Amino acid sequence: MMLKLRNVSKEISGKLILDDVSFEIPDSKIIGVVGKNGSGKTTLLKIISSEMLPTTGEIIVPVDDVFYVDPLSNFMTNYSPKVIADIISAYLPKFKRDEFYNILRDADLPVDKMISSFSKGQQALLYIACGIASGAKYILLDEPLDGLDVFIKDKVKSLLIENVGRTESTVLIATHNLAELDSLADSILFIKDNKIKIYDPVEEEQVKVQFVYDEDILPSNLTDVAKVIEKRGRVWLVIMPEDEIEKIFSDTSTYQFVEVLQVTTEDVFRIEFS
Ligand SMILES: Nc1ncnc2c1ncn2[C@@H]1O[C@H](COP(=O)(O)OP(=O)(O)OP(=O)(O)O)[C@@H](O)[C@H]1O
Repeated sequence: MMLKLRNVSKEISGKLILDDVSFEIPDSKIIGVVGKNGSGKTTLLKIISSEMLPTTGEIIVPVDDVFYVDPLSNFMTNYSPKVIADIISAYLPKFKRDEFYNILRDADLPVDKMISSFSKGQQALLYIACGIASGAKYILLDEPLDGLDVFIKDKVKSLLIENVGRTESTVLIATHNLAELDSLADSILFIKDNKIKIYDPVEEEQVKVQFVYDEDILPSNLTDVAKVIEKRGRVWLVIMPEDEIEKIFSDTSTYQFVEVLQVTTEDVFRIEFS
């Protein structure tokens, strides 16, 4: 069963956050949820997890198979990991205690100390461990990689990827940490102007091209297909379809130093929001 939102709108205190949004999330994927501050990322996760009701529209998701914990709530700090494991098991019976304790042991986190005594990074790791071990089909994480050092981040990323491969769970990660999504997410869900757009880097077949061009305005054969993301002096960076490169850049008297690079989530964000 696929996670579906049909014509979902959400107003909070008279303010429209999501406007008639419909989309489907394929199973067994890691999806980045990105957007500017206040665009509605957390609201979307809360609606999917049924913590919040939509104003109108329908969400098709097995409610008892969703992991979502608001990381800003005190829930995560007022108990020890052991108690947290008991609480999560009570509403998600598939919670995998062994896996949970293994992740904590690997990171030298005590299971019986108050979580409020953990550092910010240790709390972030605990939050992800809860999600990974939840056994839920849908794991919704809000800024999960915030505050983790590079080693823990790598470890957590591989745990998430491995977990999705093994259990066919689907992970939604709301984040501002766009660079992290490049090595993690299969697709990116952008929230912009109360609407949602899904970007799949593989399907788009777009690339980033860096070249040197002496004039201030690009020729129209290039601007017809390319979006400029940066111009530093004579060095331009554009995003364009891969299959147009040969035709346009074969003219080496016009452009110099043509280099083809991978499109990053940050590039797409810049284009979408600039
Ligand atoms: N309980 C609430 N009462 C009033 N307004 C709210 C409430 N919760 C959210 N909002 C408003 O809804 C909008 C979306 O908030 P949300 O937290 O979903 O955004 P976000 O994209 O997660 O933001 P950020 O990136 O800053 O975390 C914001 O304008 C916020 O002020």
